[in-house]
Amino acid sequence: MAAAFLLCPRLALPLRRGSRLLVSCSASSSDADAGVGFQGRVGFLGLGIMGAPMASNLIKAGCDVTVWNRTKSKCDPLLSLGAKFESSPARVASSCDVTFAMLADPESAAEVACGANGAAEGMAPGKGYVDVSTVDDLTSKLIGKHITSTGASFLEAPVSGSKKPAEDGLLIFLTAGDESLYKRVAPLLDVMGKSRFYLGDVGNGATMKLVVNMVMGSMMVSFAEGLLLSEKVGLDPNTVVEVISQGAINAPMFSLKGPSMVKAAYPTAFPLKHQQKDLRLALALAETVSQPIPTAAAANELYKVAKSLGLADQDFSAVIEALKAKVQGSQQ
Ligand SMILES: NC(=O)C1=CN([C@@H]2O[C@H](COP(=O)(O)OP(=O)(O)OC[C@H]3O[C@@H](n4cnc5c(N)ncnc54)[C@H](OP(=O)(O)O)[C@@H]3O)[C@@H](O)[C@H]2O)C=CC1
Ligand SMILES: O=CC(=O)O
Repeated sequence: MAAAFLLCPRLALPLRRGSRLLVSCSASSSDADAGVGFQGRVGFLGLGIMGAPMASNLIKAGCDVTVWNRTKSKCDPLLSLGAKFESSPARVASSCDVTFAMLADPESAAEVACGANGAAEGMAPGKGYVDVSTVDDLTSKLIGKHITSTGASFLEAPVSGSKKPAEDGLLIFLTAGDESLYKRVAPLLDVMGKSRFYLGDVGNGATMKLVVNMVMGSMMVSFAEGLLLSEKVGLDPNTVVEVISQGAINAPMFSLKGPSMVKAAYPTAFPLKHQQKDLRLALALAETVSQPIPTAAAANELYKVAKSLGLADQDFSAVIEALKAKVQGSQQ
């Protein structure tokens, strides 16, 4: 059957219907009543830098949201907005129709979904679990297996976009898994994001996210090298940021982070420890297909150095400090 191609007006992306790979996108989610298209109760597990604003946007859109977080105090701002609270992931899942999870890493995502009092214990036929954490494909498949063994549906939906896009409802969802759950939660994704991709089988969303973040992690290291080199040879790094912003290698990330990097300030939007986790997972992924990724491997080493310098919870742009430390080390 010939695939039908449509064009998303907002992103100018092809939409291919009638095949397993369906790439679709949504319009802006700024309407306050965008959540109305979803009937039912929504659970949200994990209220860190990303989870809190995502859940907050669902509440503001009029959704009936129940939250849980390991550190309970992080629930308080959401409860003030009208969220309900349950004392475990299992209780959230059993009281909600669809439950989202935004956890730190593969270990926490698996524990919250599959561990004692985990979400799987509260799942049942008719319910859905949407994991928006950045994990590897094997973890996602493991979580999917636990969830679907209860008769519930599973969708992985990691996001591209950081703290500000999460606050503004402008995330990019990279989804894969149960297509009917994808369609069911689309109105909710549209509250939290500006676009969504449906990529087929579980694992494809996770690997897409790792590929994107592998590129981002290497780009940041290259940018940091450029800023430090320019300073060393007597140029103003602020001018470098300006020059880059006007040319073909312009990226929002450089304009956003560059000025504070020049001032050695790293207000956390994307924690450095998570960027290093993503590079580690991308390296493991590349290993499975014997694909050399030497630039990403070198970048990963620098993020590891930055972690050893105590910068794990700073923004990932603090990787520049690892380069400064290397220079100082080589001068001694
Ligand atoms: N920040 C960003 O720019 C982006 C992040 N991501 C990804 O989203 C995910 C979340 O990121 P972010 O919000 O920044 O991270 P944070 O570190 O701010 O939040 C992590 C969340 O995971 C919870 N958590 C950690 N370990 C456990 C555990 N063992 N059991 C239960 N809960 C646990 C934390 O709970 P507690 O509060 O108790 O510590 C917190 O709710 C990560 O996978 C990250 O890679 C994706 C896109 C952008
Ligand atoms: O995962 C981080 C992001 O900015 O996207």
